[in-house]
Amino acid sequence: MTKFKDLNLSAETLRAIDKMGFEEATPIQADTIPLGLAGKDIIGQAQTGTGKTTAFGVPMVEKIDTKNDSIQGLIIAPTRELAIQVSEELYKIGSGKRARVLAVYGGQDIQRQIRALKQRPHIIVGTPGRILDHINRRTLKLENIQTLVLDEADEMLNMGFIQDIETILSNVPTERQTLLFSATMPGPIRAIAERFMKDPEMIRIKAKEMTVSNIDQYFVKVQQRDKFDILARLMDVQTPELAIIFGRTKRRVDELANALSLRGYQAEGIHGDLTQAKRLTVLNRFKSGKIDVLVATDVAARGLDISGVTHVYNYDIPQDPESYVHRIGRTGRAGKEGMAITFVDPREMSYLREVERTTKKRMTPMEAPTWDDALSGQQQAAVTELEGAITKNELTEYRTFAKNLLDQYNPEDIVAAAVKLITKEPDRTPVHITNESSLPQKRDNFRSKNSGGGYRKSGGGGGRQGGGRSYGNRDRKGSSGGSGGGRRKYSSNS
Ligand SMILES: Nc1ncnc2c1ncn2[C@@H]1O[C@H](COP(=O)(O)OP(=O)(O)OP(=O)(O)O)[C@@H](O)[C@H]1O
Ligand SMILES: [Mg+2]
Repeated sequence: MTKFKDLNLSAETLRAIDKMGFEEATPIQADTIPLGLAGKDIIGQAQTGTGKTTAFGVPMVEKIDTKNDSIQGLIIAPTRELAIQVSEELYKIGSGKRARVLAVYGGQDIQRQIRALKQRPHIIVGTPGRILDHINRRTLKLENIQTLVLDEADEMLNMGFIQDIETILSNVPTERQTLLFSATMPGPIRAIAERFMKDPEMIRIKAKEMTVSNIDQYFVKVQQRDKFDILARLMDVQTPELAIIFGRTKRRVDELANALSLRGYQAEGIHGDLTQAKRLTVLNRFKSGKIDVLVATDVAARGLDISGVTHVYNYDIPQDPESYVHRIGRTGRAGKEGMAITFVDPREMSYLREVERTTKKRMTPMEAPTWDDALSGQQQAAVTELEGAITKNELTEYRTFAKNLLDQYNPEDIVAAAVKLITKEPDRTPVHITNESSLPQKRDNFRSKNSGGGYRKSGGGGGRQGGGRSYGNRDRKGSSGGSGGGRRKYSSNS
């Protein structure tokens, strides 16, 4: 186990890391930081939620000369929310040294960004389009960049940002250090990386599977028309603390968020057609627990680090295995437990098998819960809530009522009535969800439709694991566990 204090960091940066609550470096951090400090170009691959941001953030911050007012570090990320999150993390790491960090992304007033750029930031974190925009307006000067990071590089390739990135790179000195990170590294990204990079070191945290072992992975075979009711029942059974539901299209996300709200869940949707302000509000409401279900397209699949996400539901199976890896990686972060449930239309089983081949991990089949299962889930949740109130013991004002009731009725009847009243019966309000056609049938098992050049891995397969159902009831909100404060210890999995 490597501690940060053994990594030859400056006292300022160590202090900042200490303030973040980190003591032990995660494996990707332990491997990346020394090589990064030595100035090497690095391709870093490690599972979701294992601290890649700090892995590239620390060497970048360490190299910043805060007496120099020019931009010395540039980080490119595929989505706006991720750019903001990464800038926040870099700000924390750089707080000891007082490094100035600025996020620039689309959808935010460009004049405001131009004013902020005049405040002489040392590090810029941005999305490709907006960075390019600033380059063209000559409001972003990159000639003193020493360290460049491409976070989620493979996604930027998928999204067709390659041309933008090449243009950005042509504005950055060739004498620079380049770091490239993701949980997935399909073949072509490596080929492209070689073009951008000098003799890169490949750091790959070895793991048996591509997904972290602390995420329990299930799939449910379900027909399109039954998906929504089954989703609602699953949530009633599992009572997730915070859940993300991924849908395939924007329409689907809107419809699901509406339908869930109709049924009484605190749910909102996020996708690329919303204004940036709306996207940020929804995300912040989710982070602060004002809503507990986030319905999203793949715009929220990459890199987002929201603590306390216990469940990820794939309402639609993703088209490619990489997307699956990142989606489910929104739970089970930094050693926490998580559960991922993927709906699969029987005609889409070949996609599921392809995901399994890529991740080298089998999903456990789960049976769709019935309405009665949902009811028992909610009853159990009511009991948990009751127990929470008993433990909390703020009951003084209620004791007289209790005594009076006990004088008149049988104790079992009283408690049963209480549980009944607290139980939120599964709702049957009719909702409308437009059927999406299932993914095209695959003839070729080795390549998915949008693989853009067939870089998907293939491998063993066959055979299904034993069935059985397993719903994993989780504690409800309110029993707030005492996890606050103190150091966070990273317990590595595998
Ligand atoms: N050394 C550490 N000790 C404890 N927690 C850590 C450590 N490093 C990072 N973390 C925490 O782990 C979580 C995940 O980190 P991060 O977002 O960097 O993961 P990632 O590897 O980039 O994941 P993804 O592939 O999804 O982008 C964050 O909440 C971060 O604060
Ligand atoms: Mg990340």
